[in-house]
Amino acid sequence: MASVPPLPPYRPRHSDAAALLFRSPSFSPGVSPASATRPPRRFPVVASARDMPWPHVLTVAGSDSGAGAGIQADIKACAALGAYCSSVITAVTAQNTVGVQGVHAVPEEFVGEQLRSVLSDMSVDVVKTGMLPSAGVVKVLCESLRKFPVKALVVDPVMVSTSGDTLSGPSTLATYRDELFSVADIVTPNVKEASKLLGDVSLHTISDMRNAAESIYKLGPKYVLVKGGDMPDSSDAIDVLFDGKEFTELRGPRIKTRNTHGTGCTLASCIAAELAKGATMLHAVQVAKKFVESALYHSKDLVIGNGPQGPFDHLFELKSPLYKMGSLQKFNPDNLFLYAVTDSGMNKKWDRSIKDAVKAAIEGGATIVQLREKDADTREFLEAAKACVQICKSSGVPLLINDRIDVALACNADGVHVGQSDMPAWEVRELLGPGKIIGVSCKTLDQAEQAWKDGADYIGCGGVFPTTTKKNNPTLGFEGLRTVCLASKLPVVAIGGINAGNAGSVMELGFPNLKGVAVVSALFDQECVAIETRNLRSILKNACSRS
Ligand SMILES: Cc1ncc(COP(=O)(O)OP(=O)(O)O)c(N)n1
Ligand SMILES: Cc1ncsc1CCOP(=O)(O)O
Ligand SMILES: [Mg+2]
Repeated sequence: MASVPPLPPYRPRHSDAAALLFRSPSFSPGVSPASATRPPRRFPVVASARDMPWPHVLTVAGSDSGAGAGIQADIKACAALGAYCSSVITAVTAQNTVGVQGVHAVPEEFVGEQLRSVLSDMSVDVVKTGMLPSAGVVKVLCESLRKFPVKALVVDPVMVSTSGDTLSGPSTLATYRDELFSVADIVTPNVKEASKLLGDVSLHTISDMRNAAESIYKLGPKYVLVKGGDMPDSSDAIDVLFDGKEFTELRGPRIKTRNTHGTGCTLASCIAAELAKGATMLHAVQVAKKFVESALYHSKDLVIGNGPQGPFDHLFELKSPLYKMGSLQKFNPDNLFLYAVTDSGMNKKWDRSIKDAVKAAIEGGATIVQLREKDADTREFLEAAKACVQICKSSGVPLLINDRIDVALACNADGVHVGQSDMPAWEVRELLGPGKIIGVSCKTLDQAEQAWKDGADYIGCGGVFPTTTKKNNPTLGFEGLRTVCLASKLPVVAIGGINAGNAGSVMELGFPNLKGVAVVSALFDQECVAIETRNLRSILKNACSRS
């Protein structure tokens, strides 16, 4: 028995779906008049994009109106794993979480036409099959594959739906075995399908699964994966992979959930996606299993439909813990008016938690908060950040994280603030997606121009006055601030040494784009944060009414 090292659970990039949207040329973040005229982001130019290995899976399967399985699951699974997925529809099913109410097969010739359209034009790496409703469709597919060979063929022998409904009749079975298996790289039956393929043999144990894998292997595929997810009496979900010589047992925890509809389609599509990306078969199967396991775990409490078999969330975006609710704060430049920036050293000095510091700043009227916790342990920082996200959301005050994109993603903050030595803003945008706020520190007009091109939402400019809070930070004075404000296409917040004594003079400058002041020590290196914040807010308001 080969031993398989475990993979970590699959975790998608937080905003993959949003990032895809952002890449679309027609999409414009449209958060401010400035962003509406922003030029499209320039991605690195690829010498020969046609030669790039854009991984491409073609799924040949049935449509599931409930979108938990079939074509819909295949496309979602491939998208989640970063492979393009085209689709040839073999049948349209009327289906929901209760079962299959109807099947409308697509005429065989038209299946052939769809295959021709895709295979003759697009560089398909891997074909994955799902519901093939008739022997004729299997034959049409085999003919197409002879004409347009692909790198790999993944056959999920869908015959019965999870609800027990028949999706492919007995006559198809023979054609499957005789024509399709011999050209397949892998066949992925569950125990029920394996049993059907082998003439209704009964399969109860791992040893039965191995025997079944061996028998199906003799029908021609290079690999057989017999999936044990349906096997009762085991706390683990065990699958058996056979390559003709060696058996490999893949073991994962059995996730207790009603939302298992589409696991077979998803697993096979994930294998196809990984093969299209160039993985070995063992690695592809491992990733696929881990993906399904993680998606099931993530979606275990999801409630879609009233029937016994629910779908799951392939993109890990639907169901969110409470602290994630109500995200996507639209950026409003007026939020920069009184920008409170926390400091771990000051919180310690005054024996306050980050949470209490943020609560007090909001109570005093801060309009945006940044957690700038340079010395906090990551875990402690994240826990505090999650608590602050809740506090800020309930007050309608955006919460940004300084420097730490990972923490911002994990706590689903409203955005981040980065400086010239931190991650470039365009990379941050790629990771965070279009809905998050990104601020960039800029001291020069070139930096301000770059921040705009990179897709930032605002600029932090300073130090306006000398400060001891940030070491070795050059003082720009009003002149430096003016240069950046005049050049900037983004709203600007002034920072550095600003306090109750000088904040009014900054606001009275009336520079274009200058929307407010960002303050650390004048709020947090004080005995009462709420009182200092309230006082500063009224100073700023008075200054604005004067200018
Ligand atoms: C609003 C605002 N402006 C500027 C800064 C400074 O950011 P950076 O230059 O990255 O320096 P650090 O804060 O990371 O030390 C800021 N934090 N906030
Ligand atoms: C983070 C930062 N960036 C430029 S100056 C500064 C520190 C501002 O702190 P303070 O308000 O205490 O002067
Ligand atoms: Mg920084």
